[in-house]
Amino acid sequence: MPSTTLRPVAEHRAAVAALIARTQVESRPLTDCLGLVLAEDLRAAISLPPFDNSAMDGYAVLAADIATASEDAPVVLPVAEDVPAGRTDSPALVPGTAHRIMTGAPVPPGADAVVQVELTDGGVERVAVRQAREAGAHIRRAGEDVRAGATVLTAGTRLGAPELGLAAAVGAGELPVHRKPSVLVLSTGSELVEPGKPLRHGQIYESNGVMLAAAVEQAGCSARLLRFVPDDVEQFHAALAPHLSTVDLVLTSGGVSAGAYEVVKDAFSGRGVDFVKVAMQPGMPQGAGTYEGTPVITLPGNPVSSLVSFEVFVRPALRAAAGDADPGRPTRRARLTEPLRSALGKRQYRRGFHDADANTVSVVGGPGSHLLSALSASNCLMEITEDETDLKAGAEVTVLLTR
Ligand SMILES: Nc1nc2c(c(=O)[nH]1)N[C@H]1C(S)=C(S)[C@@H](COP(=O)(O)OP(=O)(O)OC[C@H]3O[C@@H](n4cnc5c(N)ncnc54)[C@H](O)[C@@H]3O)O[C@H]1N2
Ligand code: MOO
Repeated sequence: MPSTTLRPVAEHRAAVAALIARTQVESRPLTDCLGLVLAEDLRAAISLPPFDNSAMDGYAVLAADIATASEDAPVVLPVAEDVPAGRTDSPALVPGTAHRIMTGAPVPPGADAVVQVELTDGGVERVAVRQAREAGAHIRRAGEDVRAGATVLTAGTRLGAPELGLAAAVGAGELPVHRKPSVLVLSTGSELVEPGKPLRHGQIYESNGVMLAAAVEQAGCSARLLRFVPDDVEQFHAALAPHLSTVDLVLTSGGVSAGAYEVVKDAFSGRGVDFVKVAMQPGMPQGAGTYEGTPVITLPGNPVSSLVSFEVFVRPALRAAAGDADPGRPTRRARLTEPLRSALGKRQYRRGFHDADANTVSVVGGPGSHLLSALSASNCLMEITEDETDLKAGAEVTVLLTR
């Protein structure tokens, strides 16, 4: 590294965020929208429910007609109509009669209550009602969920199952959404072997590629995985070339520190990518820039460093590029269950377990950036700021909820 000055985390986060542009807006059928971000507010074309409808299978009546009904003295009414869900004409209820009605069917004009079938003899021609109901009973009113014209989803919302259900219910066939950002996940290292193959002493299984590709997908983006790129600058460029300009981001791991074979650093240095040391642990050696028109972020190779750096820098930038109005992870201030020490001047991200009920956080594993099992046992990252060096049990710290 040419300089010993450390770049603050916030400064590097801003540099990374500035690299990746928000993707364009396109109209997609609802069935293709899961996980995408809505680009414009969605207003309801209709009310929900669209019409007064029955909440029960039973009989639509005038409440006054059954006011005296009891087990001993049922009120008997002629059944004038059968109203299944989906019936589109709406015959009015004549006082002194009942309509047999099903859940979701329109309540006939003139009726003001529904009595469920269990409180009757279930008759088809005539019905004996054994209990009184108040006016309004079991009627779901038009517009009580959504008023026509109301904004039901706002731009920047990530579309999950409830949002898609709501959009469909108000009749949206397609939605304007941001295109999913695409990311080339590239890992280098001559020591890396494909999981499932035999391992020789000195070799390790490649894990960053599959892990980062999964993190990219979980962030609502699409990942293309390119692994086992040798530690050779020419071969690195040859492997990368076909993918440039076809992805929104090239994300590498490994090959950026101070060793003799730092292929990523050698390939990109002086070609638009800045290599810096960030004041954090893990995740100190970082690179970011634009290479031949394509944004590039280079993460350190230690597995925990690469996923922590992804969480801190890359995920928020990708969520913002995907159009998300709230691209960060949820955070909490939680109380430490044990004392914790941290180096002055570096922001430390320790793996933790957040107990949501007690709002406490416990340390999971040591600070080492190779401790993958602790990472997988954690559900949050504890963010220990640059000046927090000696935290006592019970002290409050910020946690990023990563699960
Ligand atoms: N003299 C110095 N040495 C190191 C420094 C430094 O400042 N001066 N920084 C250390 C820190 S901090 C980190 S973090 C690492 C970053 O190293 P690189 O990004 O260059 O990564 P590599 O050297 O290629 O690998 C580090 C480590 O991670 C393993 N690795 C790499 N890729 C993968 C992968 N795809 N799957 C699984 N494991 C992977 C690799 O085998 C190494 O063990 O540098 C420190 N050194
Ligand atoms: O910064 Mo490195 O990321 O400690 O392991």
